[in-house]
Amino acid sequence: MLEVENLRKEYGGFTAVEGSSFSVSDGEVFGVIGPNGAGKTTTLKMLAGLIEPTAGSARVAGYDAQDPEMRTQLGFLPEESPLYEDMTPLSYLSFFADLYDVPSGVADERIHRTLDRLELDHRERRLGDMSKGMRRKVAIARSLVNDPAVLIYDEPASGLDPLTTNYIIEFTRELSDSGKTVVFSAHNLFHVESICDRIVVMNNGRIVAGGSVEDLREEHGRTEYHVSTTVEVTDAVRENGTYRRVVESMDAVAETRERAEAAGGSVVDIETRSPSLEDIFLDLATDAPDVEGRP
Ligand SMILES: Nc1ncnc2c1ncn2[C@@H]1O[C@H](COP(=O)(O)OP(=O)(O)OP(=O)(O)O)[C@@H](O)[C@H]1O
Repeated sequence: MLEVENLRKEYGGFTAVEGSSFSVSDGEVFGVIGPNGAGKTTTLKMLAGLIEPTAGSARVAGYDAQDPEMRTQLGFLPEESPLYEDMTPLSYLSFFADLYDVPSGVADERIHRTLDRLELDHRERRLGDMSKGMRRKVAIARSLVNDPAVLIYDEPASGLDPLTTNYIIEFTRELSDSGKTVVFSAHNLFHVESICDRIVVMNNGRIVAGGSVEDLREEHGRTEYHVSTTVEVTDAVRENGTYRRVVESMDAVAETRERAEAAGGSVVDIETRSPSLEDIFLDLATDAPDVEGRP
């Protein structure tokens, strides 16, 4: 559904994105994560055809991202979505449906159905008088007026309260369950981990890792074993009447057991701790090499 090959974007002498390649299959939820300035928004805007790549290509739903026809297949949610303050959700969404040539009967039904799903009740209220969460829901509804196959959402839930955030993240997952392909960026890695099928991690303009969260765990994460013993062993710290040693392999677990038994004690507990996406992200975000042309 999306094919990105060797995408690059330069601003003057500054390289914002370098050598990005990935593909997204039909119906996937695909996350783009990375620290501030990593190149996420630049990548999403190139996918949405809003900025032209300096090199490389992006194809969306069979079209080149720069082809105006591609827009019929796309719903884009920018990081900041200023709305026309004096319009109401209904007039605003009808206006956009009209721009996409959606017949008015179809548009009315679609808009109400989407606002029902988003639980947005105040449909005749001035947008300028609505809360941030309500306005974000209207922006999301706007991305759906043309019933697109692909949704590209830049930080869909940033700056919203936890309840609205959860709602929007769940809604994003539901969109994929109803057959849409979703690419989105987010800083909240818990959300990314909970709804994404696959992700790419960007840093300094480059993709530094990619795959499912499980793949990343296997490739980049270190599983830790917390071994508790009844007697003191090397590298252990005392904790609640036992001693705890943290190791990274089963061999080291076995060795800890031998040491404890040699000292007349035993192992009372072994706890396995898998790294969270956040742990992996922190490792990757600090290890990446700089791209030429970056300060
Ligand atoms: N129009 C522009 N002109 C010059 N530099 C730009 C422009 N747009 C983005 N950049 C730079 O490109 C880099 C990548 O920016 P981008 O907005 O893609 O990052 P991001 O990963 O989305 O960051 P954030 O998480 O803060 O939104 C940044 O250093 C940014 O300052």
